[in-house]
Amino acid sequence: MAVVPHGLIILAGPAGVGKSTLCDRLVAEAPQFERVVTATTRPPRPNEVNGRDYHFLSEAEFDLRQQAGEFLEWACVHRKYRYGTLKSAVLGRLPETNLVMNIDVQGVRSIRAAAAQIPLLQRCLVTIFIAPDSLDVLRERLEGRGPLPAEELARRMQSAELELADRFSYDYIIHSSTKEQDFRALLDYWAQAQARLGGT
Ligand SMILES: Nc1ncnc2c1ncn2[C@@H]1O[C@H](COP(=O)(O)OP(=O)(O)OP(=O)(O)O)[C@@H](O)[C@H]1O
Repeated sequence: MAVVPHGLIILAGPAGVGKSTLCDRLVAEAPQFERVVTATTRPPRPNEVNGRDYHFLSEAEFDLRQQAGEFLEWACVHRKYRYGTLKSAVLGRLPETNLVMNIDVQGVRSIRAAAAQIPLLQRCLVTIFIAPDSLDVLRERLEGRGPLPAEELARRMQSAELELADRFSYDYIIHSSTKEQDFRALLDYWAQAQARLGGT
């Protein structure tokens, strides 16, 4: 029987659209999926475990690994902490398991650029954009998670419009509906992607 190579699903889309919800459910219900463990200079919270929740790096370690070209992508969030995806966190796990991660559209662009130089990554990459039905629906989901300062909400909504413009560069688009339908769409797209990964 032919062995289908593992895949890396990248879920992207505007803040609040439902990326984490889908990612969490995929990892919980599809045992052959692991979440990519990303790196951060943010200090661990009391319940967080190094290597499970994040690879917690000091500023100096992050610098060194950045200079050594060990990141697929990285970004500084709110000019405070750096977050990034180490090549080893993806390429080291792909021989064992399928991977899923959620990331912003800028991160996807960086990963695509890195994948152009890394044939294994290029072969296994499956990009899925989650698009809200409308900007009003997105606003409702953002507000539904808890109070958000008006300025922050406006900033996220403005970014969302720019991010949505990227959606046609993705392998698949999930037009977000109910949580259940979004998850079904994700599984359908994964089945299609697997056929492609397996070369059938
Ligand atoms: N299909 C859906 N229908 C209705 N509500 C949803 C749906 N998917 C997710 N939600 C809700 O919308 C809110 C935002 O979802 P989630 O945190 O998964 O978004 P996200 O894209 O990961 O956001 P961020 O980029 O900020 O991390 C949550 O309250 C979640 O329960």
